[in-house]
Amino acid sequence: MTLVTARDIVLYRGSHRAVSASSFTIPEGKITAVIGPNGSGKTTLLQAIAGILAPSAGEIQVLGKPVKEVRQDISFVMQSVVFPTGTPITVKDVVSMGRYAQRGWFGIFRPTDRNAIQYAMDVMNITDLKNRHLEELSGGQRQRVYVAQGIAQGHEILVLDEPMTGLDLTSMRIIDEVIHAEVDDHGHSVILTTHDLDEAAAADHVILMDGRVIAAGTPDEVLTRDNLEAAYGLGSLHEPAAIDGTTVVELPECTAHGDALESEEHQPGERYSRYEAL
Ligand SMILES: Nc1ncnc2c1ncn2[C@@H]1O[C@H](COP(=O)(O)OP(=O)(O)OP(=O)(O)O)[C@@H](O)[C@H]1O
Repeated sequence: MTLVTARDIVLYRGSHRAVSASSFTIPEGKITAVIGPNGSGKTTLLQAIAGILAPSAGEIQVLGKPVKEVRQDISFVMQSVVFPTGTPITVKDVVSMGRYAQRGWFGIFRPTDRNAIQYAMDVMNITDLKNRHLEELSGGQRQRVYVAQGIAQGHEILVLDEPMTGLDLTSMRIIDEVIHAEVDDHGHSVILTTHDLDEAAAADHVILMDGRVIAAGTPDEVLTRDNLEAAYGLGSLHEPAAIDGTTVVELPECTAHGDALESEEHQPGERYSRYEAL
């Protein structure tokens, strides 16, 4: 089934038109990556999909209903969540907030709520940090806490704004595994923004933006040279070649999780990317 259907939506941030008329669909039960240069409208589009920002023209539906009717069923993890300095809030408090929508701020947590909070902390590998104050965490640890809050909500639609940006390999791997578990084990849908074209190539569905949706479809359909040059500008792509001393090779066949399969033709130190120098 189709998860999101957008018809000619126009999105404003204040008086600034951030997304010009765009139409696209997003499939249910898949990972969708939204990519595009800085300021191309990715966060704005996510906000519209999550029902936080209403289009000034056009229509957006989620599971066949106007988005405002289903926004309580969508977990939205923002790029950065700002708590005032000195707020005495622990990791567990932040993850627990993911259940407030179900229970209310002063509601009593039931075992299902406690299980969801514990599950989210376990999969994001932050249980050891649960009594630490948010201010005492590194940026990457904090990002894992915010994703955990989204997971704790337990909704079938998880919308993540740049969940991988600025993370080390371990944190990236943890989030990547959780995203795939959401889809493969729980049948949920994940929509995320990224600047990593390899991550987009490993998704099921891709939306490419540059002030509007330029292309939407499978990675093969969207991540073409023409589309990428249209979004990122002519000359931003290099031929696969030695750029900085390492050999760049064609993206090899990937596993379902986007891991490059072993190949005898590839030497240690080669980078597996088609998308250099973006
Ligand atoms: N609150 C705001 N008021 C006015 N304009 C805004 C506001 N927030 C964002 N914009 C503008 O809207 C456009 C789209 O911003 P958006 O944050 O959606 O881009 P993005 O693709 O997510 O960027 P990035 O990759 O840098 O996170 C940009 O030109 C930005 O300057």
